Amino acid sequence: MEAKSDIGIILMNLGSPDSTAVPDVKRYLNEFLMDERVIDYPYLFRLLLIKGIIVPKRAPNSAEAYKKIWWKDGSPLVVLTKQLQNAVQNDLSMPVEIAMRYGNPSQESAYENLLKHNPALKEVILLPLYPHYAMSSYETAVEHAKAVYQKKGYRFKLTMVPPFYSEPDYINAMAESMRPYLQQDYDQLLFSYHGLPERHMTKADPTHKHCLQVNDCCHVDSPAHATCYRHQVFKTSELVAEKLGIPREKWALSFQSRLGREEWLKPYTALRLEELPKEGVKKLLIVCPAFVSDCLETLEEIAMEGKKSFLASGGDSFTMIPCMNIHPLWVQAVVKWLSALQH
Ligand SMILES: C=CC1=C(C)c2cc3[nH]c(cc4nc(cc5[nH]c(cc1n2)c(C)c5CCC(=O)O)C(CCC(=O)O)=C4C)c(C)c3C=C
Ligand SMILES: [Fe+2]
Ligand SMILES: [Fe+2]
Repeated sequence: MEAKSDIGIILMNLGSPDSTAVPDVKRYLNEFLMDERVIDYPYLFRLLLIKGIIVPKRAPNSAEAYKKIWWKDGSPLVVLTKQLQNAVQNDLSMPVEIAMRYGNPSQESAYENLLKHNPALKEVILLPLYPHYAMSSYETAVEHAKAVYQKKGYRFKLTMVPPFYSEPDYINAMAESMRPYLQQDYDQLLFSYHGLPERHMTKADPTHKHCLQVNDCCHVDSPAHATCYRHQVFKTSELVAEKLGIPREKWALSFQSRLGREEWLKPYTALRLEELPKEGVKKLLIVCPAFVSDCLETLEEIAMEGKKSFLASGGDSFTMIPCMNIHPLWVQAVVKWLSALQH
């Protein structure tokens, strides 16, 4: 690594509690769910709902779920993001730090570490590790990074990498990381994406007249697609399936991790896992392309709970395809994008 690069990199992910202890999980959930881009209710109502009802009820259950997947070095999401940092750093002459939107390591610490490396830093490139745009993922990550940047009055330039849901290098890395699993006999490949309240889709539509208002909106061209999560996840699935030569009738798409009583994007993964065996899908492959690193939502919700539910509903085999994590083609893709931005 060069002694003093003018440019520094921050890989940004969602974050996890510091430990599986209930007070740590509570702290994390409070920070996460009090984010107005995640639960977008008026402040006082949100405060009462989150701190008074949701977090006290959810934290002990979440802590149990985290205990089932926790590694000796910590949360899989944070450990895997650090592994990605190291792998990218090996091939890049610019210093690479990581930051979590909630919890640790914080955005502040990432900026400060880059400045320690070079106090005359000219630019920071931030790569939010979310392939798709959502107010509750990509948007809150970049807005938080900007808010900390402004509060600290930093002089360096801050550049954001846009969502990469259809970038050929991401599609290729996804497809190649999945390919070995497709050698086995299967009835269906299910792309399961993190869900969103439907309301978030209409809210993110800058035209105010496209998302969920036009028939088959996600397949009708519109400037709204730049911020339309559902359009973007359809696109990722279509491109990956095409690259792998999977016929349309052999793959499907659903949305997981619903929280609360509102209508979220459908179909719901949890429901589909119960219905699929009854529809003749006995051998299932499942992949979660909204996450580049394995986390609670893949390791516990899908690989443990989802599997249990599918098999109990009459399924014969359930294979979870891991996230890209530090797949060489994914590392190569990140290095390529960041190197290109250097010039
Ligand atoms: C209204 C609630 C939530 C929205 C909207 C939401 C969107 C969203 N989340 C991710 C990525 C991840 N979410 C993770 C965990 C998680 N998500 C929510 C709620 C919403 N997410 C909660 C309460 C939790 C915590 C765990 C729990 O109690 O169930 C994770 C995993 C974190 C980990 O530590 O492993 C990720 C990753 C995206 C990409 C997204 C919008 C598209
Ligand atoms: Fe989430
Ligand atoms: Fe749409």
